[in-house]
Amino acid sequence: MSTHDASADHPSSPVGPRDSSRTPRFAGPASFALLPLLETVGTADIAVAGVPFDSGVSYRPGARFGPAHVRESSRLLRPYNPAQDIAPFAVQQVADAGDIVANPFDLDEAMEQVYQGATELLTRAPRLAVIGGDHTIAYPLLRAAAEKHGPVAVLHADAHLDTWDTYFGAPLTHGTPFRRAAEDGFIDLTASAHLGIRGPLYGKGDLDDDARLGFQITTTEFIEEHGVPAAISRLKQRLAGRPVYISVDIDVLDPAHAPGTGTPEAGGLTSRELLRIIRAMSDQNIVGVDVVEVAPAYDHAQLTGIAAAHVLYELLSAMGAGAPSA
Ligand SMILES: N=C(N)NCCCC(=O)O
Ligand SMILES: [Zn+2]
Ligand SMILES: [Zn+2]
Repeated sequence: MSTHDASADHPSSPVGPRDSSRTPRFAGPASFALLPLLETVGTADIAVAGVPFDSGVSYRPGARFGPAHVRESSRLLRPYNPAQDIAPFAVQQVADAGDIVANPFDLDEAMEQVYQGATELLTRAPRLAVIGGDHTIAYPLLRAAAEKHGPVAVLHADAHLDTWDTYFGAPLTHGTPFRRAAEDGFIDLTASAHLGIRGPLYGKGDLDDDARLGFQITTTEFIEEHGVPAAISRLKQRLAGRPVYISVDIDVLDPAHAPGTGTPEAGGLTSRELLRIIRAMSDQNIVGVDVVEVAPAYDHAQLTGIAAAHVLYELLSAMGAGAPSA
C-alpha cells in the first residue's frame, strides 16, 4: 500500500486523490475517486464533471442524482490499475470540476447550458469525463466534442439504440440523442458503433432507421455467441484511427449488475465483460467519455454506483494509456 499521493515526492507531477491511508476514504466530501477539485489545480488533462439532469427520461426518473451517487460510490477506488498497468491519476492530471448546471424545466435551455458548460471546461482541460444525468446530455456533449475535433467516432454502449426519432413529438429525449447528433453532423457515421443492444423495440423499422444512419451494431447475443475478444476486434476495426467518444449508458449492463437505472432490460452484459472491452480501447485516441443513466433511487447497496465508478475509472485509465487528444 502506498502511503502518499503521486504529488508528495514530485511537486510537478499530478495532484492525486486524497490519500486514504491518512484520511479515511469515508471521511470528507466525495469528489470522484477523492480527486482534487479543478478549482484547486487550475487546469487538468481530464476534467470529471457531473450533469445532474433527467428531464429527458421516458420511464423511471432519478438520473439527476447520478453524479452525486457515482461520486459517493467511487470512494474505494485505488490509485493503481493492474488490469491496464497504469496509475491513471499519476500519469495525467485528473480533477473533479463539479457539476454543470442545467435547467430542469426547459430542455432546450438545458442542452445549451450543457454545451456551454462543456465548452468552457474544455478551455481548462482538453478532455472531459462526464457523469450523467440521462442520455439526452450526450447530444450537447457530442456537439462540444465535434466542435473541437470534427465529427467523432462514437462507441455507444447501451441496451438501447437511442436513435429513435421523437417521443410525444419531442425531438430531444434520452431515446433520441444519437439521431439528433447524427443529423447535426457531430458523429462520424462511417466509424460509429453501438455495443450491447438488446431487448424489445417498437418495430423492426427501428433497426432499419439505425442502419440507414450508419451505425454498426454489436448485440449482446453477438458477445454471447462469439465472445468478448471477437466483439473487441469488431469494434476496433470500426473505430480505427478516428477521434473516439465513448458513451456508456449503464443499462448496457444486466439489471443484476446495474439495477439502478431508468429503463432496465434483461439479458445484458456483465460488468466484467464491459470493463474488459473498455480496457481494450486503451490504444484508441479517446477524446471524451460519459457514463449516464444511473438512477440511485432504484439502486441497491451501491451496485450500480460502484459499477459506474469502475467503468469511469477504467475509461480514465484507458485515456491515460491512449494516444494524445489534441
Ligand atoms: N437511453 C435510455 N436509457 N433509454 C431510452 C429508452 C427509450 C424508450 O423509452 O423507449
Ligand atoms: Zn439505455
Ligand atoms: Zn441510452
